[in-house]
Amino acid sequence: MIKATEEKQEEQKHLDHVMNLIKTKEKDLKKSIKTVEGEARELNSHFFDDVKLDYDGYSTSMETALSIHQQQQLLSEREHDWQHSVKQLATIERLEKSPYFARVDFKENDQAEPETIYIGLGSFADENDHFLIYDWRAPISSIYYDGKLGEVSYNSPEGKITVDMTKKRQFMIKDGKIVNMFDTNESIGDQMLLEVLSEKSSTQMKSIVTTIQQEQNKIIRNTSAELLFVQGAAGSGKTSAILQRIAFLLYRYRGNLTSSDVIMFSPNQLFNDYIKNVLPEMGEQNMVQMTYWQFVSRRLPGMQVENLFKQFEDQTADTATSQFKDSVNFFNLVTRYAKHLNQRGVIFKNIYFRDKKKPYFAKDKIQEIYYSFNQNYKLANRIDATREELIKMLNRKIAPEVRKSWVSQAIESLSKKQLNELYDRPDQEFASEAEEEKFLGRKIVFKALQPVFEKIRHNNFINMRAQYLSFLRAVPKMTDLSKWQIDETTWAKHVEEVKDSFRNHDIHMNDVSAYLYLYDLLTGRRANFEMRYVFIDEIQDYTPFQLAYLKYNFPRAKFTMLGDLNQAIFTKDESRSLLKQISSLFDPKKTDVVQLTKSYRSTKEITDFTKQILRQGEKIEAFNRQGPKPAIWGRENDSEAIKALQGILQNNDQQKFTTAIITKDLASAKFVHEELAKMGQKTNLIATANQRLVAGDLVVPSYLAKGLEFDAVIMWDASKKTYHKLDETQLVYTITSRAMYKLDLVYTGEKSPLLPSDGKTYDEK
Ligand SMILES: Nc1ncnc2c1ncn2[C@@H]1O[C@H](COP(=O)(O)OP(=O)(O)OP(=O)(O)O)[C@@H](O)[C@H]1O
Repeated sequence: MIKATEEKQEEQKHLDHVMNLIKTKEKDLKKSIKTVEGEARELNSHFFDDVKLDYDGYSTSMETALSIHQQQQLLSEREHDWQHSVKQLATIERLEKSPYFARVDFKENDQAEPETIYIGLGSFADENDHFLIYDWRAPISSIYYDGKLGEVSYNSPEGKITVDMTKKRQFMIKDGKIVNMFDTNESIGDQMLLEVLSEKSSTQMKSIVTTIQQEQNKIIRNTSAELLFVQGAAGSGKTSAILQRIAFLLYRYRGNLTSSDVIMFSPNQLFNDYIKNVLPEMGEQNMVQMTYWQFVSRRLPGMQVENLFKQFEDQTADTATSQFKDSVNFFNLVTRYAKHLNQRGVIFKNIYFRDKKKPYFAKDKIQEIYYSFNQNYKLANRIDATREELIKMLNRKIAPEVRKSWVSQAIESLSKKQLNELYDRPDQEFASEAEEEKFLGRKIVFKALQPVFEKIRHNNFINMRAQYLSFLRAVPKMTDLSKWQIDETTWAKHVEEVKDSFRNHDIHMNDVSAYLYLYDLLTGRRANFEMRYVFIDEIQDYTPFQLAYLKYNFPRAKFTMLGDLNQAIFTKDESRSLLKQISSLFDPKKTDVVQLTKSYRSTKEITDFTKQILRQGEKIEAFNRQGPKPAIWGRENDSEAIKALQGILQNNDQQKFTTAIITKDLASAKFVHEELAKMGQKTNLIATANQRLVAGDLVVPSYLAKGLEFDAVIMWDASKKTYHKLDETQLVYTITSRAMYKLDLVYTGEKSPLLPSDGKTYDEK
């Protein structure tokens, strides 16, 4: 005990020493930032004094130019210094709150004296460049996360290095004082993790750098895989691992990689809101974030792409057809179909101008041009050449158009102001009236033709909808549909349905990617070669087709995909073949698969309960944190159920828990929200993915609760009536696994057979 106190005092002394240095550094930095700002202001204000401007001539003299250049260079040097200092200050300020969280001692070989390093959120060195704190992402820091005492290895830029780790110590520091410290032999001691996990949540996700687990560390520091696939149980830290991985990559490749080279596809907007603080907390900027829906629909402004709400509420589609259209095989069919378009089959549209009956450019003519180029032309060149030719033809049409009567009529009806706007200069002079009319006529025609130019530039002479339908019609000739249990009549009927929805400007999620892919192939739209890393969270809700399309869009990127096949709420059982299909897209030698089986989100009681929902015996280990057993409340009717709900809510509020009431769909979310309001119980209804996550109790439909977590969850209407189909198992699992500490389930009538039978019951019937 005495030893422990002494050690703590020693550590406190070291901490005081580091804190002092940090404070001094902070002062210095603030001072130097002020000085630089002052100098820049000074430079700016004297800018024109020092620069000898030569007002006599029109052109700037050589001397003036040089002088401006020098001045600018000084300014930009100052700016560089300033930026550097500001960045350093931000790190220092972060370190000041808690300089480090761990210490490791290690020996590089038998003879050497052990070295001691401290690990924190950023690096910090004294003026002799002696590192007092190592960034958690530095190569050596890896041993803290990775191994037990004894021999451990880490990857450094020079290769693998093995050391003998002799001590691993964790600290909890608050306001410059060591609150707690423990020595451990485990990767990251459970004690520390327990302390961290017991802290109350907020509506925002936090970084986990102090307690990253060994398996998670593998995901975070993987730099070799082209595809890193992570399968992990609910709450196993997949999302956390991605975010720390991004921070790691930005550090590891700093100077070469910025946050704009990283894109993350997330399940919905709410989720983006939920995670937005994590990277800034680690001193990094957020990456580009998007939902798949945003990714596709921003390219189709004239169409409504089926959104999450519709997708969830209307799951009537024929499953055989969906399975086929969602597959990589279907993706390959689009590719094959496009190849064949090089010989024939592209469908064109007339282009009109003024006369809505007689085309300005007839589709037959466009087709003739398109196929007039020789066999060596690829689709992309063919369309470029066609566009060029059409623009040329359009330019030739200007002069004859000017002579038409509508133009002279237009000139006559111009007001003085409109006329002035057409002249190049207000006092513009012309040799004759005819000259002036010709000048104005050209201007008017040119302006009127702009929409035609635009149509050509945007490839609007291709009838994309008809083209896609023609592809669908060709499908039975290209593949044997019976292998997919689809007969030709069903397929033909399906094509008609797609046609009808196009007429209403609607496009389904399982058409949109194929539609865009075909468009890309046809028009040679360039893929994004700059993106370096693509992260996809909740992979189980993507179809193989969508993933193939993302791969096509980001050909140079490394992919990290994370998901839990047990939480597939859109693709349901289809997700089981997902992994197989994805792996066909990547080189198996460059694919790494990591499994996370331990769940950190929920108490042992909740994890043990939720894992029984899954029937296929998935490996999920509960983390040993205690809490109340899930409670199931059966009630006679809705009004009794709402009363029970209010009781639970009030109880949760007393314990200061944030509660989410999760319903199956939006209609029941609205119902619960209103009924509670009638009883004076205030909740926030989350109805769309674009809403902000606010503090307080929430009512959320299941499909918007993806990826989120709450202190307490109440599953509304856990009845047989609402959840009985076997393929709804994943949905029930997703809902119940959002709870961190307390889980209640309320139902009327019969309890859903998908739920396990244990849990406290409060049936009152
Ligand atoms: N190593 C860790 N140390 C501390 N907390 C952790 C750790 N790993 C995960 N957690 C916590 O566990 C919770 C669940 O993590 P996260 O949301 O990343 O899991 P997930 O696998 O993405 O879950 P889901 O698939 O259910 O959405 C979060 O509160 C996270 O902070």
